[in-house]
Amino acid sequence: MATSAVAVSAPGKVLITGGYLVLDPAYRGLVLGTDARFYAIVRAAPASTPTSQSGAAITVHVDAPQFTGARWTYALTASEDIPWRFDDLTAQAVGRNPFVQTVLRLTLAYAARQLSATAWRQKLAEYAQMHVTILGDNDFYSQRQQLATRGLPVSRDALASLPRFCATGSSLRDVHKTGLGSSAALTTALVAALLLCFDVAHPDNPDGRRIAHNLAQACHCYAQGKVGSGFDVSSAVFAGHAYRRFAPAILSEFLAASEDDQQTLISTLINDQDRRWNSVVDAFHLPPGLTLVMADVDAGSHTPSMVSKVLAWRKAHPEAADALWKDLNAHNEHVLELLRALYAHHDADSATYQATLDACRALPAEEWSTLPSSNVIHTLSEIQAAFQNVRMLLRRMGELAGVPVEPVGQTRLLDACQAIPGVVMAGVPGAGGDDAVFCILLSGDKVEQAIASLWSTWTEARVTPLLCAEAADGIRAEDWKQLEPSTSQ
Ligand SMILES: Nc1ncnc2c1ncn2[C@@H]1O[C@H](COP(=O)(O)OP(=O)(O)OP(=O)(O)O)[C@@H](O)[C@H]1O
Ligand SMILES: C[C@@](O)(CCOP(=O)(O)O)CC(=O)O
Repeated sequence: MATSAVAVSAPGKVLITGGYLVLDPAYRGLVLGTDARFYAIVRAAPASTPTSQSGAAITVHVDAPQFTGARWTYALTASEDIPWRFDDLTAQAVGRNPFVQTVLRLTLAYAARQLSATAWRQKLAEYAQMHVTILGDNDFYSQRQQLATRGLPVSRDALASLPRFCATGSSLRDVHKTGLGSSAALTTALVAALLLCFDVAHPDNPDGRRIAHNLAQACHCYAQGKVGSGFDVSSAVFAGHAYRRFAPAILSEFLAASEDDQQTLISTLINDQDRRWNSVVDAFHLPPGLTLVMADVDAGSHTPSMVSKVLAWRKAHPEAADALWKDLNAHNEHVLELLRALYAHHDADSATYQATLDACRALPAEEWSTLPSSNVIHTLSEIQAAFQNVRMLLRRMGELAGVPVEPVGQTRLLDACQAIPGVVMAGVPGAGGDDAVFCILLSGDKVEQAIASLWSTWTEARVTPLLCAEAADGIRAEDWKQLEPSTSQ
């Protein structure tokens, strides 16, 4: 029986501007956090329980109950000396989960280094048997099959009727993901939950978040075998922000080291005092009266190959790419600046602000400039124009690099969304392709219904709405008892 438990959750992400550019520290990406979250629950039991595995200082049982064949067992065999043995006892039977395994191996090594020998021995006794449960909100995975199995239509109401943490009926390998960043949210939630149960860092304070961020970035990069921009892990920690990446050099030595040596290097890397973790996080969430809606487009693109093609083109055509990157960045930054200006208009006179949004809600964005002129109208019109330029330049990037960043089918869908009264902008998130679309609209049932109706009648592709909204909460401790009924299956 478990003697204690903790739970930590982390949000999903939507990259609104800065796809590809954010890989370069010269440019920023604008990412929003979602209220779709990943939860990691860690329960502990002392070694004297009957299930204790002989010879192991800590045995960790991990369960992802939404999937078939998603149970892994790990054993840490030497308790105090570094390097330890850390074995995946289920690698043969069920296959590896590189993200979960890396997080356990590195977070335990980090915790051991941070605690005194006595405190670590106490924790080892307390946590000799660890039971980890990983849960992702339904939006992280396509629920199309679940709706079909239950004879339900593809609609928000039907999606909302599904049980929380709905079983996917699939293995993790075969599941259709929606692009909200499952691996980053899972990695971050699990890192933070382990740090919390070992009393090394708390997710609700700034220092705890900094440590969780650094460790989750290191784990995520190692598990995925490459250093991406890191915006997905950063938003799993901090939710929405304008993100400038860290210099990848900080991870070079660590990623090239053997797993044994990584256990020795981990503390210095995570606690780095030289400010080599130099990513910049400038908090952002949508201004009052604006709402994010998203849909999964059931065609699917392979992001890593799109990224490598775009980067290869950039390398082969440095001058043209540089000009395009600079131009696109100027429009990306303009979108951010204008969104921030809406806050200022709201703060200056919230009644006029709301009244203007009400007027705009009745017209397509292209016609807003026909309304009596005001600061708010001007800013809203400029946002839609700046974002049209972002889309145009992303399409150009795609044409030049031979990559469908905004494929023609998506262009038709986005143009149809943009033509709906009250829609401020409509685009492809992140790397683009055929995976998903997002819209930012003037909040209101009528606008949301018009979008839902367009998506449900779109015949060129299967467009499935997601239920998630934008949310400002990054990692946070949860009451594990609230999650308990979902985990007892
Ligand atoms: N519920 C879960 N439990 C355990 N591991 C999970 C879970 N969800 C995802 N993972 C891990 O994350 C991996 C998927 O990571 P990958 O980098 O391929 O996708 P992603 O880019 O995060 O996808 P998306 O952004 O579409 O969510 C899975 O193979 C698995 O190792
Ligand atoms: C293309 C890129 O800039 C964004 C990929 O974003 P997404 O995973 O498609 O949301 C890659 C990255 O930043 O790691």
